Order: sequence, then C-alpha cells, then structure tokens
Amino acid sequence: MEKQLKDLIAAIDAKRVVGSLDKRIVEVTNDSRQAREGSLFIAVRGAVVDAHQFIPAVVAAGAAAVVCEELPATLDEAVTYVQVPNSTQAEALLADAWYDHPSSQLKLVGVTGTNGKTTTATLLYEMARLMGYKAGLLSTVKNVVDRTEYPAKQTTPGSLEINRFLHEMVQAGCDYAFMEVSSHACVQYRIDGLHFAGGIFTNLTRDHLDFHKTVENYIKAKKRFFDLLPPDAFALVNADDKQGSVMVQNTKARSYTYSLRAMADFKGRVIEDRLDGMTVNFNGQELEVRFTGRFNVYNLLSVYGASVLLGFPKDEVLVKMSLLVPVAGRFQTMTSPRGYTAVVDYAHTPDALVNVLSTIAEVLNGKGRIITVCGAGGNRDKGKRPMMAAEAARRSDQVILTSDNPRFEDPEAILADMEAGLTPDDRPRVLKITDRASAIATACQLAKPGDVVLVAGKGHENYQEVKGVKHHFDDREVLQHIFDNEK
Ligand SMILES: CC(=O)N[C@H]1[C@@H](OP(=O)(O)OP(=O)(O)OC[C@H]2O[C@@H](n3ccc(=O)[nH]c3=O)[C@H](O)[C@@H]2O)O[C@H](CO)[C@@H](O)[C@@H]1O[C@H](C)C(=O)N[C@@H](C)C(=O)N[C@H](CCC(=O)O)C(=O)O
Ligand SMILES: Nc1ncnc2c1ncn2[C@@H]1O[C@H](COP(=O)(O)OP(=O)(O)OP(=O)(O)O)[C@@H](O)[C@H]1O
Ligand SMILES: N[C@H](CCC[C@H](N)C(=O)O)C(=O)O
Ligand SMILES: [Mg+2]
Repeated sequence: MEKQLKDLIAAIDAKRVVGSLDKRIVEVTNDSRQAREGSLFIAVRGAVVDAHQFIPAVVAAGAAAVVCEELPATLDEAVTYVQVPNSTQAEALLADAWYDHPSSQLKLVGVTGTNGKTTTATLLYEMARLMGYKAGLLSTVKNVVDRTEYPAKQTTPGSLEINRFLHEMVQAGCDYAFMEVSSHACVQYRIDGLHFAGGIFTNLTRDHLDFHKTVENYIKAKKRFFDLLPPDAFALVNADDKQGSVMVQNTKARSYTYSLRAMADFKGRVIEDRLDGMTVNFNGQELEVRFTGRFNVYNLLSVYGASVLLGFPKDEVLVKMSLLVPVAGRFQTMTSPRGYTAVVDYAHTPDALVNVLSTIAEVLNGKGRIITVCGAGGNRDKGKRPMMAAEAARRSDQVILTSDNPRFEDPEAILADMEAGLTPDDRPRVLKITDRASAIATACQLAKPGDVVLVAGKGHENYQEVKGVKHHFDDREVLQHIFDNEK
C-alpha cells in the first residue's frame, strides 16, 4: 500500500510542517522498531515510554516523515516533520486515513460498560451471521474477520490495529463489525476517527481504578464514546443502570433504552431461570434462550435492541435469539462424573461475582452448596480485591482464594489484600491456596453431588501470567483432568 503524505496529513490538525508534503509513504507506524525506508513514524508519548526519543533511530532507518508533539533539536533535511498537539489522537486519524476510512465502509457497532462487552459484541456478531451477513468482531477473546480468527491481546487494540482489522473486514466483504470499547481505549484515543453506526452501554460498576483513579473519571471515559457518536448513529443504553442516562447526556446520536424494570424501547422480563437456559419475554414476545442469569437477560436484550436498530426484521431476530449460545468462559458449565457442576466464569469484578453467585444461588434454590475459587489480578485495581473476597464469602458456602495472573506482584500479597475484606464470620469458610490448580482440585474434592463449584476470574484465558511470562493454564482443562480421574 502507498499514499501521498499530503493526503494523510490533510486528516490531522497539523500545527507546523517542516519539509515537503509531496512524498510517498509506504507504511504508517508508531513503533520505531518497524520503521523503514518511506515510513511515516508517529512519535507517541506513551504510558511507559516517550517515543520522541526514537526519532533519530527512525530517521537513520530511512523514515520519510515524522509526526510528533515536539520537533527534535536537529532536523534532517530528507525528512518531513509534522507537529501536532496530540500524537495519539493524530495516530487514530492517520490510521483511519491510511486504511481508507474502513469504519465508514461497513456498519460498526461499539459496546462499552464494565461487564458484558465481550458477551454482547460476540452475540451481535453471531446474530449478524445468522441473518446471512458477513461480519467481523474485535473482542477480549478473539478478533474475527468474517470467519477467520486471530488471537486478541487486548479488549480494544490500538487505533492502527483496529483500522487494519476493519480494512481486512471490508476487503473480506463484511457488512457489519462489532467491537468492545474499553474505558482505556476511550481515554487513549484508540477509537477516535472511527465512524460508528451504533453504541451500546451495558453497565458501570467498580473496576480499573488503578488507571482512572476515581469513579468520576471512569464514567467520563466511557461517556466520551457516546459524545463522539455521529447524529446518524444509535446510542442504546441500559436504563436500569444509573449511569445509562449520563452516558447519552451530550450525545448527538439517537438515544434508545433497554430495561427489565421500567418503560423502555426494549423491555424484557424473566419468566423462568434454569441452569441450562431461561424463558424470557422481550417486548411482549415470549422466547427460550440458552443463557442463565438475569445479567444475561440484559446482554440479550441489548443484542435484540441493537439488531432491531440495525434494521434486522424483529420477528426473525426473536427466532434467532433462541439459537445464540454462551461465549467461551462466560458461565460455562461442566458436569462432573460425581454429580456436581463446575461453572467457569470470567467474573473479575465485585459486581460480576455478585451476579454470577446470585444466579447460581437462585438456580440451586437451597438444594446444593456453592464452593467458589477466585483470585484477583496483579498490577490491576487493588481496591476491588477485598470487595471481591467479601462478595465471594458472603454468597458462597466455601471460598478458596487463589492466584489470577499475579503479573509483577507477589501472589501472597494479593491474597492478603483480598483477605482484608473478610469478616470474622467469613474466615472459617475461607481457604487460601496460592497454586490455582491445587485450589481447583481442593474445591472439587470438597464438592458433593448437587453442589456447584464456581471457578471465577479467568474464563477463556489459557494462561497464568507471572512476571511477564504467560504460562499455559486453562481452568476448563484443569477441571476436565480432575473429572477424568473421577471416572
Ligand atoms: C499501559 C497502557 O495503557 N498501555 C497502552 C498504551 O501503550 P503506549 O503506547 O502508551 O505504550 P508505551 O510502551 O508507553 O510506548 C509508547 C510508544 O513508544 C513506541 N515504542 C516503544 C518502544 C520502542 O522501542 N520503540 C517505540 O517506538 C510504542 O510503539 C508506542 O507507540 O497504548 C497502547 C495503544 O493504545 C495500548 O495497546 C497499551 O495497552 C497495554 C498493552 C495494556 O496492557 N493495556 C491494558 C491496561 C488495557 O488497555 N486494558 C484495556 C481494558 C481491559 C478491560 O476492560 O478489562 C484493553 O482495552 O485491553
Ligand atoms: N450484563 C452484565 N452485567 C453484569 N455482569 C455481567 C454481565 N455480562 C457478563 N457479566 C459478568 O462479567 C463477566 C465478564 O463478561 P464479559 O466478558 O462479557 O465482560 P467484558 O465487559 O467484556 O469484560 P472485560 O472488561 O474483561 O473485557 C462474565 O463472566 C459475567 O460474570
Ligand atoms: N481485561 C481485564 C481482565 C482481567 C481478568 C483477570 N483474569 C485478571 O487478570 O485480572 C484486565 O486486564 O484487567
Ligand atoms: Mg471483554
């Protein structure tokens, strides 16, 4: 691919240009290690390093142009320097221009909120496919271009990667794309320049305060997504979450609501909840779904609403809703030969634990015990740790606290932070087993027929991240191994 520098620079707010704009660019990159002859290098002031320091290296490598916030002291005559107020934002606009505005060539829907993004975005991708369209997906679990899957490293990739995927989707003939929009992505301008056909808000509870510092900042971050939506987009928000109306306060998009409690454009009701599915009522129509838990009714209701807002025929959408199946590692149930059930779930916030545990309690209806295995991630929000332990203890008969990606922290210190949330009454029911496989094995040994073992926090993850190294680890594989030895 090649583009004229002046066409690219037209997309951004350039304060100053030194050098010629009549140049061919063969690649746009924010990574000095990728820069080569003809590259346009964007020097970003990152969360860890300031890439302005790499400008001499990219010039030496033959870069044709550099976009930066501050011009270097010595300028090379062969290079064009473009000064911008914000390199990260410029990167997003350049990414859109470099890949020929891919988000305007398909219908892109973004999903934001603390919990339920992966579930909602994935189900919308499945729905579009069931409707006969080609679609793409950018999610925590995987990135998908039509039917080709790529591993995902983040919930929302950087802007160059987002636009590269969207471009591939356009080339593959996709009509729709669905993506998760994390709060980090909103603050770090990863979604700037994207043309969204719709935005969905799931809910907002505590998470990521290591990054945002205050809940107000966290709310503002998510609201920014709705502030950026164009007038021809829809904004679909959960009316039962008190931040729902806040999200759309300043949006130019057409606002719609979904709710289980109040009047709304998309109104849902649970008729029956079971471990293998539910009977629900959406806008007066009864249907069977293969999901469990009230929180999933919210996810399904927003999928229904967004599908209708995208113009899919209502009656067909309702029929296809019954065909949708849970996403990997989200309330994934496995039955042991000894007669207890294991539930693997990605609950990694206090709110998600409350939802999953209350769903299990409702379904068990006092007829079995709940044994919970959970931990909390290292180098992530510390404040949620005691809250997670407290919710797990309050809502389980037995809890085993264990490791969940300690990253660069001491696993024992993370467990100590969690334990601080326990009351004296909780303590006798709580064990601490740092090794996650042993913790799961112990939970299974304690389980009697009819009990439920909840293994929370890692869901689809197939690794345990310790000191920068991802060691293979999969809750579902560990459980299967235990079950195989029970036969
Ligand atoms: C700490 C953090 O937020 N980092 C994010 C940030 O990275 P950054 O660009 O600031 O990184 P940096 O390391 O400071 O580097 C700055 C620049 O120097 C460049 N560089 C660096 C080294 C070099 O030799 N040469 C060079 O040019 C880099 O290419 C980069 O452009 O911006 C990048 C692009 O937007 C993100 O991919 C990256 O996410 C990191 C990988 C990360 O782990 N983030 C987590 C916290 C995250 O984003 N999580 C959310 C949500 C999770 C959830 O909702 O549960 C997510 O969306 O995944
Ligand atoms: N609508 C919801 N409301 C509350 N909790 C939910 C909801 N949907 C899912 N959950 C819980 O949150 C967990 C994560 O769900 P999901 O992966 O869909 O969320 P996410 O927003 O994509 O998370 P992440 O921030 O890690 O990307 C699930 O395993 C479940 O426990
Ligand atoms: N996207 C979330 C996922 C957390 C999952 C949990 N397993 C952990 O590692 O904390 C994060 O990076 O904060
Ligand atoms: Mg996700």
